[in-house]
Amino acid sequence: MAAAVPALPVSLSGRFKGSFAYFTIKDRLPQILTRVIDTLHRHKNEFFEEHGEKGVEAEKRAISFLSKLRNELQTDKPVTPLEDELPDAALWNQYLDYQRNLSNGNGEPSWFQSPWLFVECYMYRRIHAALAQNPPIDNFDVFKEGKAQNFFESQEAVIALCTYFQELLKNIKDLDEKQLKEELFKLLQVSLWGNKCDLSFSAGEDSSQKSSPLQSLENMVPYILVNDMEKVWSLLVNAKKNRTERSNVRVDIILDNAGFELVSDLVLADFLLSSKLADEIYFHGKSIPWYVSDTTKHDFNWTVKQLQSANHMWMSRCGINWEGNLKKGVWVFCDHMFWTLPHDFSSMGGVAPDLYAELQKSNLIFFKGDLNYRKLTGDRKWEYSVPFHQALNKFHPAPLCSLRTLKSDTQVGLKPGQGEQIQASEPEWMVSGKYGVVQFDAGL
Ligand SMILES: O=P(O)(O)OC[C@H]1O[C@](O)(CO)[C@@H](O)[C@@H]1O
Ligand SMILES: [Mn+2]
Repeated sequence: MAAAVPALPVSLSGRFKGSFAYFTIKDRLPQILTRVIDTLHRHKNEFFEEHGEKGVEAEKRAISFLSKLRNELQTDKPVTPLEDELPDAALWNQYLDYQRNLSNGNGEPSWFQSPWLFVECYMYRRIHAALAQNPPIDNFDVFKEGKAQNFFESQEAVIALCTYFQELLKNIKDLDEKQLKEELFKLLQVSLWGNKCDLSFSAGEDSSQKSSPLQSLENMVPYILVNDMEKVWSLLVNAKKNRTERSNVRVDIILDNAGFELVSDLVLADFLLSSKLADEIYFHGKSIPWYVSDTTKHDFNWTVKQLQSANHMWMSRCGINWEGNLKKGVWVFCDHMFWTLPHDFSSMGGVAPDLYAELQKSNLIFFKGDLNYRKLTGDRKWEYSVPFHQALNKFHPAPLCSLRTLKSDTQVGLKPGQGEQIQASEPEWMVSGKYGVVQFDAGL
């Protein structure tokens, strides 16, 4: 007889009073909406100058749509179907129907009763609709300023990282395997801790990288709760050894935040190419503004341009090389609608088979950040010691590795007792961003 498939644990949700999801929906999401409304107010003159009265009218409509949204959220109203005609609207509305069926007559899906992942994604999709439905301000990214500010405030850290990296490139050809491995580990950790710098977590407050990103790495090792860097190294070294002329080694990076985190990911990607551990890198970003600081195509190109034109030799050297990689096609930026749907990744094969097939071509996929981790593991109340492979719930396009600092209360793959032990002395350990994981799954 086949072994019974264990039922999935419940989804995190605002219905659990006092949970992190509850506080996020109650406090942080309305704060984010208020900031978005303020941002639109502040740009009123600009809209007028660019588009005349039409711009101001569009701004007013967007603000009233957003105020209504904030009210629906705060009073736990049912989640309503999307009424716009954007390309993903039908998929969203199907997903809402699916949530209705799940709630099994226990009332309509609503902000505090439904899964947190669903309603939080839904809020960002409605913010997008507020702008997209209101030309001529339909291309305005309400989060752009914050992302740019985060980048500029991290300037010193960016300089330190670019300088370190350009020095490393000078003699990268002479490094033996042991040294290459050490450098990979450093840059993996910089990219991991770069994930502290997101803006939705701090509801848009400053969260830039102020100090040198390389200095304190060693002191932070004890905070890496699952550390699979050796496995990442073995995979890459073996892929390189087995590589033939026709089989390129391909690494994919599912990006998270713009600003310092993106720069740390680009440096990691450059290292993988320059060390010949990989031949091509595919970056995956968001096709609409998302979770305040996530990277869109515009942010990606803007960042490369900023580095290129920086008034610092090593920064601009990085930018010039990266532009070259994009032109040569050894770096590819992609976006896909799936990344901004509410589905967790176990449904990718069904909902976005084209994306799943694309990821299957990869030798190794990095998933950056907390939201990607939530989507990898379905955003559920897992026991801490459940194996990562099990929580992935059949999502195995290729070997994958999550680089994530803990900013939401879900975690798997810990040693028995490990989570409970930290919990006893640090009740905030799962949401403070102080801990991280480099968590690998080999796939099949
Ligand atoms: O940018 P990241 O690392 O995905 O984090 C996004 C943040 O937004 C949240 O969804 C909070 O609302 C958390 O999961 C996390 O703190
Ligand atoms: Mn993010």
